[in-house]
Amino acid sequence: MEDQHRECLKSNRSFLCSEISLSTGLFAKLTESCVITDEHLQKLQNIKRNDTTKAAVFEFLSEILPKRGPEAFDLFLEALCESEQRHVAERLNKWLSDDCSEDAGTFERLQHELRTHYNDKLKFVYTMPWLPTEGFSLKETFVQRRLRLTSGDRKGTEVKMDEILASVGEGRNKRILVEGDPAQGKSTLCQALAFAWSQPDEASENIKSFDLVILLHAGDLRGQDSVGGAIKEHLLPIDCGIPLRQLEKLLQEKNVLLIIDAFDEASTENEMLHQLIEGKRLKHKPLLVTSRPNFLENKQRHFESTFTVEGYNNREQLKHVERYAAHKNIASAPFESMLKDKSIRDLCSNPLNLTLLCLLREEDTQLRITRTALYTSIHRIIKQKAAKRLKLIEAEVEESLLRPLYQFAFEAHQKNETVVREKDSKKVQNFQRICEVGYLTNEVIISRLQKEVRFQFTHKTFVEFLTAKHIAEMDQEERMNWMQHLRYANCYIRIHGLAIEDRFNVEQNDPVLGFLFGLLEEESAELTQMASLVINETRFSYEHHPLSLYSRCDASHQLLRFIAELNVVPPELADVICKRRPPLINIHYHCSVSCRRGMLKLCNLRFQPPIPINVYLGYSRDEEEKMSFVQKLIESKNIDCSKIWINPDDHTELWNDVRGFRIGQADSVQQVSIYCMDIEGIPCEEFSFGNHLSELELIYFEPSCSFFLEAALHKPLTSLQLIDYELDDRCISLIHQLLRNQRLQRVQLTSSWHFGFFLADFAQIENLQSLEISLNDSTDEEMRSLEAILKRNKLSKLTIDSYKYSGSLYSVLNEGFNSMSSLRELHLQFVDIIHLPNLRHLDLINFFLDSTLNDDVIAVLSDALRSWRNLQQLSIEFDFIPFSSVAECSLRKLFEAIAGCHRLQILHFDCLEMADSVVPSVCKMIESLKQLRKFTSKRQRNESLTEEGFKQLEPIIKRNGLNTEVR
Ligand SMILES: Nc1ncnc2c1ncn2[C@@H]1O[C@H](COP(=O)(O)OP(=O)(O)OP(=O)(O)O)[C@@H](O)[C@H]1O
Repeated sequence: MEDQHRECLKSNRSFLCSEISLSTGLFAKLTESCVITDEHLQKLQNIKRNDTTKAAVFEFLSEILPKRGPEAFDLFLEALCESEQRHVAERLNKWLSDDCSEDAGTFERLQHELRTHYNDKLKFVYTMPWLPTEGFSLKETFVQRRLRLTSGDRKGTEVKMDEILASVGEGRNKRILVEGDPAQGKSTLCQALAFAWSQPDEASENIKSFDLVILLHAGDLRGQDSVGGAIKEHLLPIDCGIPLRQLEKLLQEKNVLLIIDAFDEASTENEMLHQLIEGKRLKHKPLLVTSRPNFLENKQRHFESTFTVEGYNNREQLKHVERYAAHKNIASAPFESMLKDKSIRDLCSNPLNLTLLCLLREEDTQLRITRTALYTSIHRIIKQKAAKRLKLIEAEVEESLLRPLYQFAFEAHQKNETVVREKDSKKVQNFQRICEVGYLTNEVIISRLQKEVRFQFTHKTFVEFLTAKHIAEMDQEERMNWMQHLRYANCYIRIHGLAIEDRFNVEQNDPVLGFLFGLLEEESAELTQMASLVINETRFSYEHHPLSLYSRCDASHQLLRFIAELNVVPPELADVICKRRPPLINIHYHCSVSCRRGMLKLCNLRFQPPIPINVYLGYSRDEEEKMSFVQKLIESKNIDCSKIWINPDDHTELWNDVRGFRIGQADSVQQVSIYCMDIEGIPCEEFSFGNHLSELELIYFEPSCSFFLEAALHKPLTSLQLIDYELDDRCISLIHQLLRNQRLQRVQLTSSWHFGFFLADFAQIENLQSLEISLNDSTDEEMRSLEAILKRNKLSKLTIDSYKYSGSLYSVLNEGFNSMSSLRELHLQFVDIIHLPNLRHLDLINFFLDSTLNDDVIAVLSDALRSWRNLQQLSIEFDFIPFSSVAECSLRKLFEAIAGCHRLQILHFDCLEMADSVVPSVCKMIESLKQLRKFTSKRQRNESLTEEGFKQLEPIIKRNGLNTEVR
């Protein structure tokens, strides 16, 4: 039966039910012309008998007649006429002729109805399905999208949204497919097109050239007999009075663009959709279909052009947050700085995620929100959207679709992949539905031989989050077993010429473990057990190096990053952290935002006494964040913000830092290191520090920075350090004045110059415990001062930085070593230690040597090492002299001597000659150093180390808990 006849019966149904008489005459005519069968007759008579005539007529009109073929309607009219019911037939004929008559105003009315519908319904974007009141104005927040052509000659070309319509209608270019990952903005793009068409402005966009734009969801076509029917049902008011037949006629006659969104959501049981795509309906009308990737499979060939929606680039991300902020009438700076946060960068290329990040950032001005909370919010939204589109309740989505997905993610993560392979997908029955949730997209790989389908996770970070969900659901034993098998030490192995390479940074485990901590926040016992494992494995509680310009964020910070994922550190875990507190924590500019957040969490734990913290945020880009972070550290009673490094670009920044951090004030940080390189000229205001300044370190000091020395003149300094500096007479005089201060315990004056003339001042400082000085051409007078200092036996640290050791300097040092039982740290630069055999009388904890490598040096060094039973840190930098080499037996002796330093924790070599023949001794050495936690060998010299030789060493330097760097 034709649509118009069906419509006619429907529109006149109440009239027909009350007017038609089911007379014998009518039944006779209908059976004679085969409009009804004997069974139909039986059925209708039964209804008439048991119910009413009206009920029987209703059954006939709705259930029987429409299904009786194309002729049935006309035969029915004839039967009516011949059974004395002509008036009924005439009424139906009149309705049909009225309906078909040209109505000059219908097109305008239809256009008006569609435009007002789009204007009303599409002006807002509703991102959160559960918040129908929270809409974003499309006009104000929409960001122009870029699409990439993926078919035809111009494949790869990038076009703007409106440009995809430019050539529509020309030639065969009628069917357009736009694919895009979940939540990449396909629906919003369709919305923007239809909305743009509905607006009265004069814009010359391509979309405006269409007489009619029809935007339907693919699901709107289900169960429809015609596109007109879907339009009537979904886009027009019930009483608009536009007859279906006229609507269909207009669709044929006018310049119409049909947009069908979300093929992927409603492609099954949708004959109409397939007919449209295949050109069986509205063949000559442009059709734009959107879908998630690879759902169209063999339908793809019907499209003349195909595009993908590109993820946001940096410029678009910025535009998105700017528009968001302007729409909400708030400052955009916090959103812009959010874009720089490494931990969420992955999410920002997707508009849904970026919108959610903005929403969360808006609520969380203190950046307290954890990554876990962020991903949990996004996960919740994806789950709700899935429940809606799959018509399930959320618990069902979790149980039947998400749990298997967590398992897939875990398995993919174990293989360091982000895909699920077809054969794995077959392990579950409902895999296609799992895909529909929105975390996986189909990826068809066409090889020459066969088609292979893989399913790609939309983001690597989602694989990590879903993996953590899987692990969170494991039982405790299984989870701990999984954790125990992870690596907790950094490893960097790369030797020139050898095909051996390993780069592992504990941060690689951070994403999954971080999420796991966040997800198990409520499970205090589990959390504490996991944290204890991390504390052990990463040596969180060990003594850390004092902070220097070259320090890096190392494995021991991992716990900080994990507790950053907790909203509150549960008391049980807090107890463990307090008991196993490290003696010192360094925060430097390599530290991630998570390290810093974790540090702020530590500030709330009760450490008695407070843990000292050194902070070096020299190159951090976000000044505001840096300031507020350090201020929070300063305010905390549980930590002691001891020393801060600042790296000001100019005087304004210098002032901001000194004032902002209240440097030198009683209740603030009292030790400061200033990197002076960029500070030029003298400040316009008088410069000052707080009255409690206790340590001043100036790096790259120049005479123009003498105002720092002046500002420190009457402060209670216990430490004064000038590193890599130049001095004029005025500076020298200021330093002399500063050295009169009897509180000084530590002095460092190191640069390439000779500064022996200060030795007389040092000799006057009663409590001097640490002396670090550059000495090149020393006078006898100066040597006498040095001798006095050494023999006083107060020094615990000594650094001699010299490129020209005189005989007298060697003899003063060698003599001095006899009586320096307090010395624990010794740094000797460019020295020839064969002149210092008394080294062995010392009792060192930390020894740094920069020396030319030869057999005699190794003999003296080995001798000394054998007597240093308390040594914890050893750094040996051998000066590289081309073509020189040492006897292997000497090297073996050295390794044996080191092997005896059982307390050694840190071992560093530079330019070590390690040939295959000494590898067994190196292995033995490392094996015997049970407390070793860091092994470095840089600028590996010997070319005769082979892959075979290195293979022996590999398992030993990769042992659990040993941070290794060999290059
Ligand atoms: N161009 C845009 N400008 C600003 N925000 C956008 C844009 N596109 C999308 N968004 C944001 O992203 C959200 C998700 O977009 P949308 O629903 O259009 O994605 P989709 O590709 O249709 O997703 P799915 O495949 O899951 O159906 C929107 O609700 C909106 O908040």
